[in-house]
Amino acid sequence: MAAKYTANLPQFAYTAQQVRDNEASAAQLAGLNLSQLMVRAADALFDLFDHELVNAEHILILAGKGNNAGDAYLLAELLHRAGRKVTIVAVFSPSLLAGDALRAYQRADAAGLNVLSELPKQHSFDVIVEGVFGIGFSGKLSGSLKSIFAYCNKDAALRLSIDVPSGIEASTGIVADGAFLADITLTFIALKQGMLTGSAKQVCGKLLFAPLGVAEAFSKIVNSTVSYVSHSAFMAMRLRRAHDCYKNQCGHVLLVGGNKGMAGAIRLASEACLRSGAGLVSVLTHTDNVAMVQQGRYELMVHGIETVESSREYVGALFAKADVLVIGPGLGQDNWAKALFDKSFNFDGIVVCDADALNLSAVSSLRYKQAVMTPHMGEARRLLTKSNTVDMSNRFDVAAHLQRDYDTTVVVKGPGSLVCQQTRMNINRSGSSAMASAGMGDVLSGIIASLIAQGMEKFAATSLAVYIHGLAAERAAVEGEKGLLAGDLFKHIRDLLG
Ligand SMILES: NC(=O)C1=CN([C@@H]2O[C@H](COP(=O)(O)OP(=O)(O)OC[C@H]3O[C@@H](n4cnc5c(N)ncnc54)[C@H](O)[C@@H]3O)[C@@H](O)[C@H]2O)[C@@H](O)CC1
Ligand SMILES: [K+]
Repeated sequence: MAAKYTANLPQFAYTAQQVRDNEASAAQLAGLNLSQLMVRAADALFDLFDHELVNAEHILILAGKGNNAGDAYLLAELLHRAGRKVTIVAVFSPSLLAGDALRAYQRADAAGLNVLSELPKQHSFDVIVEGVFGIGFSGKLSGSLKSIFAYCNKDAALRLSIDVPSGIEASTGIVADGAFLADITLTFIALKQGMLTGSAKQVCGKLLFAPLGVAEAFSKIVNSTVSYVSHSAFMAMRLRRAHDCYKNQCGHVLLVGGNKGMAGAIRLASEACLRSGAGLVSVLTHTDNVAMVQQGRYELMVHGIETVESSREYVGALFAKADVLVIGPGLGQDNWAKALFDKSFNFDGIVVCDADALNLSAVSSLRYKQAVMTPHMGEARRLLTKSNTVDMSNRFDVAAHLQRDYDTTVVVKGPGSLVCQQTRMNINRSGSSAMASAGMGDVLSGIIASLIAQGMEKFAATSLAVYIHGLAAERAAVEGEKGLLAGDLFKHIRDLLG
């Protein structure tokens, strides 16, 4: 029989509020009620034990005081009835339980399970299941919970979280100090956006999904603003190239940057651009860097200028030939940089604004007609000087504020990944905000420009770029490439693009 959960995650994600507000209607639409959903949640968890945790002999279950605890008590009963050795600890008094969660506790009690009020002194567990908080959590963890979780986080047992690891705010991805660090999280009904990005992503461990028979109904009645680019969606969006196409049909990107002594970033961005398929890649850099940028990458067309003033027509001609402009990698902020930055507002097409061009944007009143901004959190903070109410630990908020303040598409770089928050499909002065993966920002700006130049759906270009970059970075990290260099990313990007 097919498992009741899957590692194939859905393409959309939601806030905890959306889940709370709509799960009853979705259940009704699917001919179910909330009590049945809790039973199904426990069944899916039990199924995970049946399929992947067959050898777990002694299982510790932690239960809280809300419906997440209800799932935990029902699972405890199922495991106990199946003959597994279960120790269950109520980290909040069962007298706080109500409704379905209370009934679940009563069932566990009636099945003969002895519910403890603290961790047993002598024990060794194969699996620790945490059903303390789910989508209802916000704020901080108490000292006693922190010490329970610290104990679990050090234990050699496999850690499984029910729906959301305790300590993660499911909508924002803010992780409370002392959170339970899951190896596996089985989440129900809908992906919660906060679990997909920032440090929350790592806290969740391997994310599995159980639709409980209502996911489809839920996605029909609730609109998502956050898309999750799964592998199959990525493959479907991939550009198919005609065998007889030639370079002029595959987009022309011009990358501007690389001030005196700063050849590296512009070279990385340019190479990423070539490697992700742009037909023609030109570089406009400082005269001193031409040889360095060109070296070993003869596909690049590298142009050097001493000053913008002395090369206005030359720069204008380069701009006229390109479909997409990248500005910022290694640009600096001196007069050479500022003149090029000012000039970039004359570009008639989409501008990918990165690195020092973002820092210059933060102090400029000029706005691009069509742009993708790719700040990391430090750059985002500088860009948001006027919106001092933004909570910088909430990456979704940061992206949404930047998008509004600069009226442009925003890709916030940083840990976690693969999420794209899109408000409208049109990149032009509205666009999307996305969360990208760790490091190598110059590589990301090159990929984004390349995909846009190749004429993919504009919103897809952003999420695809984030996906490729994020997955490549993750793969490289998983494969132990801790000191991640661009070369490692390039290898993975080639794999992913096929
Ligand atoms: N509603 C339903 O029908 C279903 C709910 N399900 C489960 O129910 C969960 C949601 O249940 P609840 O809405 O009861 O929420 P939770 O079980 O996440 O717990 C919420 C409780 O924790 C408290 N709390 C929040 N932050 C706290 C903090 N920092 N310190 C101390 N206490 C804190 C709240 O005041 C509330 O009492 C889901 O995550 C899922 O696991 C599933 O059974 C599927 C069906
Ligand atoms: K949990």
